[in-house]
Amino acid sequence: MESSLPRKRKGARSACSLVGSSHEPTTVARKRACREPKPRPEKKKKDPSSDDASGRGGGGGVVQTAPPASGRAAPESPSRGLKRKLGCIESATRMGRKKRLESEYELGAEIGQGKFGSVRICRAKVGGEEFACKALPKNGEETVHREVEIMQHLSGHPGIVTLKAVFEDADKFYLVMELCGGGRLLDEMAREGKFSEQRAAIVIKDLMSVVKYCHEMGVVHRDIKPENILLTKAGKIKLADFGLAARVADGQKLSGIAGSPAYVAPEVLSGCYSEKVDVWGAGVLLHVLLHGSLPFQGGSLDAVFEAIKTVELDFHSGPWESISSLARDLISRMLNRDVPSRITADEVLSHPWVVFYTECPLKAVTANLSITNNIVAPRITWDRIRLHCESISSDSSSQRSADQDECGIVDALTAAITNVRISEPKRSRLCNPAIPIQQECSSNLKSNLCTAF
Ligand SMILES: Nc1ncnc2c1ncn2[C@@H]1O[C@H](COP(=O)(O)OP(=O)(O)OP(=O)(O)O)[C@@H](O)[C@H]1O
Repeated sequence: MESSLPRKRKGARSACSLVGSSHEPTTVARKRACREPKPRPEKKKKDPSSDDASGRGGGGGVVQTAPPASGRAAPESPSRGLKRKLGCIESATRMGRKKRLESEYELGAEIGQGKFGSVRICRAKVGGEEFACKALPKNGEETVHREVEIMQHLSGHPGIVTLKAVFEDADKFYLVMELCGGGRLLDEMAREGKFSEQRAAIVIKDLMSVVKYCHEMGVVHRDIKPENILLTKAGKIKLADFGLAARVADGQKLSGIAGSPAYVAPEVLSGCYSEKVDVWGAGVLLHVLLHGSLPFQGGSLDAVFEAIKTVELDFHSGPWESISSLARDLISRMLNRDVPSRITADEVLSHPWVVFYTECPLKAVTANLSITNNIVAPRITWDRIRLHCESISSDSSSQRSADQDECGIVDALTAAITNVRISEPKRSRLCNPAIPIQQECSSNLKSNLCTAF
């Protein structure tokens, strides 16, 4: 497969990511859909002016959301569209005023390196607040356009990196963003190795809350991986890098290969997919967090893709023996190749493992919980686990020992694995991409894949 991949166009971003057709239009609105999308009502944003999807966003501080994923192309050139969007972020960035980045911000040290430019700290000249400034070349203009639109569309969620302003000079666009001073999740993983179940559950809960929000807002990120999950100084996660993100209407399918090899969902390789690809990517991440290695590996791209499509994960040996059954249950649901049966972002959030580690009292989870398959557990439902957790939280006068609490919860959790109520799989949607899918790949894709961890 690798040899058939055309090289990525100059200026397109994310070299370790797979991107669809180089001639792909600016927004997902013009992507090939596998079937006609149902119209999606535009979500109300906090800023009432943000509902203006009319394209007349250039004046009066109107914040432009991304164009509706209606299947219709905007009648203007990407360049004009981008200028209008840039003007909408904040009045100071309007193209007509020709304000330069340097007039408002002082550029500082480099804090990150993207594939097509660097990210540097920048400090506001007025007030001294620090931000991150990402420089993107102008010959990737369409991609920048989409990234800006989607970041605006999603802005306001605490788990999303906020876009503050956009500037341009002759060669580049500069995206001034909220600074995430805690670095990347990937670096934390490299420093610390495997995460405890509790810590992994907190990461997954925070991540899936953001992913759920993106999906509700009609955005598929398409590149969920630890490089794109940033941390604040306080350790909270922020989802970044919307360069591959796409907007979808309800029920609309995407085509065109996009993502990062080790994290890409099998249906992406088949060329027709939905927002569930983000759940798969997060499932790969959870596997790495708990097990310490990527689930699907290979010495070449072909081998990795083959593994993604065919390898049956063995959750019963090696490091899995000391990982709870519930964690394994969740990973297997997130890495389910049957897309309609794959758990949704919302369902991940209510999975017993996530709820247990993130909502139950700390005292019950800090001990060495070892959930094995051998425990003969009573048949109890997830509702009862919830009640159990709540009773421990509220019953401060309880005379039960901590040991009894933990034992009860372990039993309950073990039992729950067979009782988890995940919604019934939806009927498989017809998926019939009419046009062959092109795939782009940068020259260093392979090396990035091999050095991912
Ligand atoms: N808001 C931010 N705060 C702090 N650091 C950031 C921020 N945005 C980006 N970075 C740093 O810059 C790096 C590159 O950023 P980003 O992923 O957005 O660029 P990119 O060109 O899209 O890269 P790629 O597509 O290869 O992931 C990040 O991995 C991170 O280390």
